[in-house]
Amino acid sequence: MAIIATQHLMRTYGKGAARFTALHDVDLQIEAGEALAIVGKSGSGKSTLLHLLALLDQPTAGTVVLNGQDTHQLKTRQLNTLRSATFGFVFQQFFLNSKDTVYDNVVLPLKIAGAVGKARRERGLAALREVGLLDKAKNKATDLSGGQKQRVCIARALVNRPKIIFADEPTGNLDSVTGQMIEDLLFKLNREHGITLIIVTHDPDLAAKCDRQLQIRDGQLVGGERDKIA
Ligand SMILES: Nc1ncnc2c1ncn2[C@@H]1O[C@H](COP(=O)(O)OP(=O)(O)OP(=O)(O)O)[C@@H](O)[C@H]1O
Repeated sequence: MAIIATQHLMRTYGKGAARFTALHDVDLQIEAGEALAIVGKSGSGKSTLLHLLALLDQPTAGTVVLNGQDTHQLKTRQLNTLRSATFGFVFQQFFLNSKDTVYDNVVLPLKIAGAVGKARRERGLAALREVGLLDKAKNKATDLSGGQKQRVCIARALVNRPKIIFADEPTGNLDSVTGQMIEDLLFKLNREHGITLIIVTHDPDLAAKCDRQLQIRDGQLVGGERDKIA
């Protein structure tokens, strides 16, 4: 069974004459454990699709089915719970609280989910160990290199043991060597923990490393889906 499927997914922005359809009637299926790249030109609808798949935004029409559950009917609070239990997020802009320590940034999703005490501490430290940053736990998040900041974001994405990591241009702010490290880390999590990766990227090399590429043009999927080994 697909971990995510969409049915007739559509998103418009604006009203009246300014109404613009950013995504038309998208049907897709993503298998558990897949590494999927979403590619396409600027403005083609990649981020719109990612936000809908990640339940961060509501479609104008159509639905996202997550693990067989139609999310269309869910209330905001149910969506929030489902999102925090199932997804991790890694964005180009990091979104770290610069005044807080690395550790506090990483355990934030656990605090929100209500985990306390020893469980929170153990999982936070395990996530930091996974990304090789245990020794930076007490540093301020601002006192890190770009690659280290992105590793903190990956640790924060991991801390709730997600089934899916959504990554929006995860290497966009990094030099190529550092970007490579971040890619390796994401693919390691995919391989070793079976975490499904859904990555929006402009980088053809990163896209080619995924199992599959979904190409979007003007809000529509192009030519179905290209397999890596075709
Ligand atoms: N909040 C919004 N209001 C109006 N139009 C929007 C809004 N968000 C996105 N759009 C439009 O929808 C289209 C798709 O935008 P989207 O951000 O999904 O593209 P993208 O492929 O992710 O682009 P990029 O690669 O530049 O990030 C664009 O034409 C954009 O201008």
